[in-house]
Amino acid sequence: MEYIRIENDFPRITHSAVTLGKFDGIHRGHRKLVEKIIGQKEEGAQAVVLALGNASRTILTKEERCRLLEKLGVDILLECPLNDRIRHMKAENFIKEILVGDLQASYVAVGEDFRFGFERKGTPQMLKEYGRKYGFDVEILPKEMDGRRKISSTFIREELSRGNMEKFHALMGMDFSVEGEVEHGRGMGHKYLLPTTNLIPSGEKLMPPNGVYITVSYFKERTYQGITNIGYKPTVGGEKFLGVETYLFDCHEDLYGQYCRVDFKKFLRPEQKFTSLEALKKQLEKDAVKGQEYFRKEK
Ligand SMILES: Cc1cc2nc3c(=O)[nH]c(=O)nc-3n(C[C@H](O)[C@H](O)[C@H](O)COP(=O)(O)O)c2cc1C
Ligand SMILES: Nc1ncnc2c1ncn2[C@@H]1O[C@H](COP(=O)(O)OP(=O)(O)OP(=O)(O)O)[C@@H](O)[C@H]1O
Repeated sequence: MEYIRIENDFPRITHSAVTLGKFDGIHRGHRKLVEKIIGQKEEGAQAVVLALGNASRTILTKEERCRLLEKLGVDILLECPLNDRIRHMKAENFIKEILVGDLQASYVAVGEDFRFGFERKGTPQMLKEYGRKYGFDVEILPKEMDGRRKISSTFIREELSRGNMEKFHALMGMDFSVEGEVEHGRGMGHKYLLPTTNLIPSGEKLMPPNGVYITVSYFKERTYQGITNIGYKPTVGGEKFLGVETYLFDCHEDLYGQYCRVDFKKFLRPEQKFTSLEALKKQLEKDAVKGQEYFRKEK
């Protein structure tokens, strides 16, 4: 997949099938749209996701989003910041200059509530009208639902901020995860508590509340179940950077420097400041029992 960040002009693409929106995190609704543009590849079109947005923290990091869209079969991801030019561009001009002119779209898929252009005046119906005039097809998809609520990035952000990992999975079709290289902690866990792996999450990623979660960690060669603390370790004086620290069940390997992805399954409790290391240790043992029970029941 080609990844293009738009700074000024759009690239010229001959024959594209486009879907448009913020695409902050690729949820189940977004996947429907992506399937639609991929269906157009048979007609010779390049499947293009045009992601318009400025959010400083996102549900998926840029890299995660790229990887996922590539896996789904997208040909080109155009990442376009919502700069003055785009925000002030009239909807009609956006269609004429970008969709028809630059991207030469033969097909456009959007959700029913998609809005674009100056003062958000552009609608899916307007796309349809212009499609008839300029010769591109437009498909307007109803919103994918979760029970009675429409799936949206806003909904997912809310659930993430509550630590509802089960709902996150249901809406996204994948677990919330953090990835990176295993770093050295201060070595206290190993000596006085439990051995752990430390990751520093990307600053661009939206995180759930600080606290302890049941997780699965994927390394190149091995997968481990475990429990993870997201936080600053207040009991031992605190850290400057938010950390993701995992106690892996039944692991006796040295994993420093290895790449790892931690998938979050369930929230257990908030991070706390304990009065002693012994009190923290007792709590960790209880957390571990809960984690192990969770995986036993899952089998
Ligand atoms: C599952 C788990 C839960 C934890 N919960 C807390 C907590 O509630 N409060 C806290 O201050 N630290 C908590 N910690 C962090 C410990 O304080 C940390 O493991 C210990 O200080 C060792 O850190 P180090 O590896 O940087 O030496 C938790 C760690 C793990 C793995
Ligand atoms: N649940 C859904 N089902 C089908 N299409 C959707 C769904 N949610 C969004 N879309 C469409 O996907 C495209 C990208 O959506 P976008 O990321 O802009 O909005 P969103 O997911 O509703 O998030 P937000 O809550 O931030 O508005 C748009 O065309 C939008 O209409």
